[in-house]
Amino acid sequence: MEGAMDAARRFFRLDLETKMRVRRRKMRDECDDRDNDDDGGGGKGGGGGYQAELIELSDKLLLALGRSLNHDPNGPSGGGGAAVAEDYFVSRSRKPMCTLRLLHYPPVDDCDGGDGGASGSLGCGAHTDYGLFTILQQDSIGGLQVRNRGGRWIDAKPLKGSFVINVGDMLSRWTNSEYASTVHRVVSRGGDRYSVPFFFNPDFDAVVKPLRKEGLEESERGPDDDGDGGGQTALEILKDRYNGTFTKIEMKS
Ligand SMILES: O=C(O)CCC(=O)C(=O)O
Ligand SMILES: [Fe+2]
Repeated sequence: MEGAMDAARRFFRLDLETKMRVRRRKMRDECDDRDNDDDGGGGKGGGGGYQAELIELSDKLLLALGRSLNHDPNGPSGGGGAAVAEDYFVSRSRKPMCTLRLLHYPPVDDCDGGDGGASGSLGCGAHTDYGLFTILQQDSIGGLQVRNRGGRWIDAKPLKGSFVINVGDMLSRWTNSEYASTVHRVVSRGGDRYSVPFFFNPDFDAVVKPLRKEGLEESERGPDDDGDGGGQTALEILKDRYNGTFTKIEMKS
């Protein structure tokens, strides 16, 4: 964990020209670091090795997700439909699309817009992430807040050696909101802040459609046969979201 954060600090100290030379991966590129122990492009311990560990952790989360939806959906806590196979998400995330991002929030002089940090001092506005889930490492500065169901902003205080896991819109859509997207933001606390989010998405051709609603027998389907002839693939969903974001930015400028 420390290695990735150090890599972020080192990267942002580089001059602009060097930073601009770093190419972004294409959206459809798969994370191929499952067995990769080298340090990738991010410096010692900062890139590939860290990402390989995050993919391992993601596999555990995917299994836990499948297990959590494996109970009878027609029971007291279910929403109808069929139980989800334990390996439902694992089997659709064998060549996942993921992005490891290094973020730097420079200090903001005016830390408080007079409203306790609700405006004028945001490091990152309120949003939900697009993908399945995000594994986020933050430094000790703080400022990350999560909105609870009552609409209150709760500080996600940095805890050494821990991650924050945010549910993304794709997981929310896939689970028919049993897992609701995490609305979050970053309020500037006035100092340099670094964070390392890892955005995890399933295979590009995984079909994403609300589960446990249609009464489809999960056990009767193979991993690539969602049996509905519809739904959107993970790649299509991500492309739509990215296109929507860039259209909005163009219209504003
Ligand atoms: O920097 C953080 O703690 C959060 C970053 C974030 O929410 C994002 O990049 O989507
Ligand atoms: Fe986010």
